[in-house]
Amino acid sequence: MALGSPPKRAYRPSSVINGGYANTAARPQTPSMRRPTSSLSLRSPTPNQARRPITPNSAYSQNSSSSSLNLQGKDNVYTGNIKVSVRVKPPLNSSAAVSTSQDGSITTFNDTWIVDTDRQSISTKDVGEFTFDNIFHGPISNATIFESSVGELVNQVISGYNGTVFAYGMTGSGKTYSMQGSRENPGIIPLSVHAVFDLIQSPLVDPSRSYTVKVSYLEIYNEHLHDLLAPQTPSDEIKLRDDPQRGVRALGLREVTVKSPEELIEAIQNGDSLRRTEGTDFNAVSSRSHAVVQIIIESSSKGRPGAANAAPRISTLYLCDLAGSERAASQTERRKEGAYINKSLLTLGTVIARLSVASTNIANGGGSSSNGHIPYRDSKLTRLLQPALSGKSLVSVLCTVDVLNLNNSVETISTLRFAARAKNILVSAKRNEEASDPNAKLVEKLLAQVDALKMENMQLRSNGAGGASTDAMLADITGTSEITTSAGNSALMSQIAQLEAENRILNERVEHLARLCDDNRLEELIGLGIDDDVVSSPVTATFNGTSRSSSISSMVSEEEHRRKENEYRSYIAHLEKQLYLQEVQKRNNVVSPDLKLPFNSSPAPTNIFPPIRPVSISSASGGSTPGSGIPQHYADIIEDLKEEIEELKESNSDKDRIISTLRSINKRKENLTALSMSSPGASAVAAGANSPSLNHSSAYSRYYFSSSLNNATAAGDISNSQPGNAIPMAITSEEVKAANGGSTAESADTTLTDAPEF
Ligand SMILES: Nc1ncnc2c1ncn2[C@@H]1O[C@H](COP(=O)(O)OP(=O)(O)OP(=O)(O)O)[C@@H](O)[C@H]1O
Repeated sequence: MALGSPPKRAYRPSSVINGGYANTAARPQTPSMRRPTSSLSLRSPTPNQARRPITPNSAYSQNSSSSSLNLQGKDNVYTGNIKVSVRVKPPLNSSAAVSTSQDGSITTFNDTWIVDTDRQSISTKDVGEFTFDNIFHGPISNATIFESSVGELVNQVISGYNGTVFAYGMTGSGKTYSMQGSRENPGIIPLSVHAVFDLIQSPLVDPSRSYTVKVSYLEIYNEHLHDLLAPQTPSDEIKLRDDPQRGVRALGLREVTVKSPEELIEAIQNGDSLRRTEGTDFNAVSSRSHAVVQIIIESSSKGRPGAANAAPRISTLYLCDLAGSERAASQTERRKEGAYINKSLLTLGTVIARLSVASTNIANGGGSSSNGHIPYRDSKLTRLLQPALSGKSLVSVLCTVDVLNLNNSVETISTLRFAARAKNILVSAKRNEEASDPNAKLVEKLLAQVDALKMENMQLRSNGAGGASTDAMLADITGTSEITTSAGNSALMSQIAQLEAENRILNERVEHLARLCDDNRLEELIGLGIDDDVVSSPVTATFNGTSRSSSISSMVSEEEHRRKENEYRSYIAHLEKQLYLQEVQKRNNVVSPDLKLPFNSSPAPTNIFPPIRPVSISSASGGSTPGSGIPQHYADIIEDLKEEIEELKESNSDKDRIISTLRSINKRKENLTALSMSSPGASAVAAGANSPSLNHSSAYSRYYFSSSLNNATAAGDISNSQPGNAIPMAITSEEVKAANGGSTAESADTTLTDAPEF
């Protein structure tokens, strides 16, 4: 049967439950008797199917009818043996040879197999007696079997242990009947589902914990894993991997979170509808795969959702309905399936046998050796059940036998031997604890801090209403308080946000102004290089072709400066001569009747220098400087002249610098002009001088600034520049300062670099 095909499995009406012992009519088991697909096997227990109440956290061994495990030490480790129960299939027809002793404790089947309920054993003359934790036979309900063999295990799964329940037996012996059950006689799976929810919702369970239940459902068919809750998942995407918390985990398997037993059972029913079942020579509806339901219980401490959920405790209940061992079937496909089933069951048997030997050795005080390795990996089934079989899980095995079918004697003995070996296996199951998440403590700490801040905030708010918290708030905002309250935080944060916004606006304005400055400076610098009577220069022409007026363009030309420099020098010389004469007159105590000096050949430039006061002998006759014999009037003139000389000297040195700058710029201008004229593109550039498309802004966009200074070009040496290369135009800070009238402070020299085509 392909995945997704309609389910063929259905369950029996309750009338068959009492077959054999109640002389119920025999029901022939033939392939033609497939049960209708509408009647699925998993049903919730009805109220009258009351189970014995399960006490949360009770010890596994204390409440079970047949104790196998004991809780050891403070580490919460269960030690003991796997719990093994045997269910004998009741006779389904009245002709079956079943006899019961007077007290009802001993039942004999076909005069061969004897079941002793007092001893919990099954025996035959040929192979002897097998004793187990439980032996069930007759019209006994699945609920009774659940209570005796599985209930406490489910209880312990809720308290953190992993648990595994599986049914093992030959085909047609009653595994599915026991595990899935029917509407009227729910099996171990639905009963476990209800027990899980009963327990986690019970007021007796640890009230400090919250629980999340998830389910996954897979089948192993012909040694391939299939997700029965997500059939679209390719088989090869489901991998069995070691998992530190869950032992072996099927990666890629869908896990569905469920909130109620009904949801969980519905999910399993959906999976059942996909499970492979076929009619065989031995069973009308035979399971052709091993099916494993995993109920995952995650529990967390309720106190702190954030912290506790970081590392929940995870325990898993595995409920397995295995395919049955069978003899070779007549159909090829069934034979092939049977071969896979038998092989995996053989591996399971081998694993159990070796574990049994190892456990017996330990029990006898020997080593833990199992005489070799345990072949868990020889089949998917044993690999999946490895954690359970290796003793890390609580395990309950239900072995089903059909002793009335004389053809099955070999399988019955085989099953009982398997069960007996399983019973030998020692268990040392440790309770899972919350995973030690390294962040969990930190999260806990942070949550505590949040709580403290919340409290403080509330206090501040209540104080704030009375006006008493202002100081505390201020202290927080100004950082003087070590304890930052959330109220203080929010005020501080809003203040910071406001400052940041203001800062952003200011930065934007600064950037904008800087751009404008750069723009202007660029224009000025370009103007410096090419202005004054070079309007037709090709370089200038690339900038909209119009003559620009720069600060420098209004300055006097170099020639004019030279002339003025000479004027200043001669004027200074004149003033110095006057001083000299005054000194002579003072020494001779002679006052010239006319102080019009013979050296006054170059009159002072009236537009630049302060007007010289006319000196006349007559106006200077009023007094003299005390002690010097010089009339006061002359002494004043001398002082004025001295000051004037100092001013002129200073002014002259400034003018020297300006002249030097202008010389340097002129030199570069000449070089640049010469280079432009020799460049192949010069004529084209010159031709585009008046192009309206070459406006200033587009030209500006072709420049970028570099803070590095090319010393060679700073000195005006561009002789190495090649046509087609970028031409650096370096302007020193001194030049910039001079160009700006000596007022601009420039901290770094700036290099302008043009795009390569320039
Ligand atoms: N304890 C029981 N009481 C009444 N009927 C039973 C009991 N056990 C099994 N049967 C019946 O026997 C038949 C086979 O049972 P079931 O399908 O459970 O066998 P199985 O072990 O699951 O077989 P397979 O391995 O082929 O799937 C069913 O019709 C079922 O109703």
